[in-house]
Amino acid sequence: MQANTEAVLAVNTLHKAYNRQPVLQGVSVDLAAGEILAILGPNGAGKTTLISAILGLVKVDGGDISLFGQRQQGSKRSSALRQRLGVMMQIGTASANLTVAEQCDLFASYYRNGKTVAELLQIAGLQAQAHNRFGLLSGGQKQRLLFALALAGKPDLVFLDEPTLGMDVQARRALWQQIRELKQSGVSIVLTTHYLEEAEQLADSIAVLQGGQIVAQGSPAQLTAQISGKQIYCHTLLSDQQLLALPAVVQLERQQHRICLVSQAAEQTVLALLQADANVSALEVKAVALEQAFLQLTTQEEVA
Ligand SMILES: Nc1ncnc2c1ncn2[C@@H]1O[C@H](COP(=O)(O)OP(=O)(O)OP(=O)(O)O)[C@@H](O)[C@H]1O
Repeated sequence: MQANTEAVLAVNTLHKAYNRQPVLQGVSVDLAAGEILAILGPNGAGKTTLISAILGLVKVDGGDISLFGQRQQGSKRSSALRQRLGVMMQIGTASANLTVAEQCDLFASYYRNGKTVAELLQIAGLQAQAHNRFGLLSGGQKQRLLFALALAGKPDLVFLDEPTLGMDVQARRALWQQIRELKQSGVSIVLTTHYLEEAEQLADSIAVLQGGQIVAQGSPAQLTAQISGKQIYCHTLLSDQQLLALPAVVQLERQQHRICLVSQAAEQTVLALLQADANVSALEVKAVALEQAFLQLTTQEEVA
């Protein structure tokens, strides 16, 4: 099969303000066919507003949005385009009184050649709960049903807003597997998440949104590399003040009996550390994890 390199989504310098408060400030992101883009950011960063703007649910003040190579005019989305999109609703927007089967039936009825009720129940893994009301499902079961409903129209591009919110670790991993399988079937996916591990596990590309601006974008590996730091772990009797005074140290954390320093020049820091404390033990130097990279990126922006 030939690789498909068509950009299914291209967002260029998007601006949006609510009551003159800027919420999106020149946001540009894109997504190649068959890939997963994760939009990662803290509360209030503008993730939901960005997705809503792409879907035409909120009117933007400036910038361009193209879907499947077609530039979108204003907040109108054609019915042919909507047939190609799948959106995972938030739990609060689903009707609590409908049964699982009724929800599946409703969504299946929206599409000409969509999935059947039986297929949707199977994706959600809720065949045994088909006649239970949505409101009585567990949090994880609700999320699984909403994920299945997003696929009702056999979409080419799916938007998942916080898909594993409130799920326990096992349920989260199971849904990650389904998201991977969806990607393998050729579907392109945009997901928003607070969970760094989720973005790292699933995404081909991550856009870090902070205060309405993209502060970093790239593959998980590229993003980590943007932070040139290393983590230095050890046991030492040096004080916080002494450790923070070591060359190239930008961060200090105490973890029970050991400390973790983030350094922008690990060799220099380690040399000075060993000179200052000859009894340093359990010394370990590691590349900065994506979590540190994310924290550094978002904290730098807040300070700036
Ligand atoms: N309809 C609205 N009217 C006014 N302000 C809004 C509206 N919708 C969102 N905002 C504001 O825009 C900012 C971004 O909100 P948004 O929901 O896009 O962030 P988010 O990154 O999705 O946050 P979270 O992770 O908490 O869901 C917030 O300050 C929010 O209060």
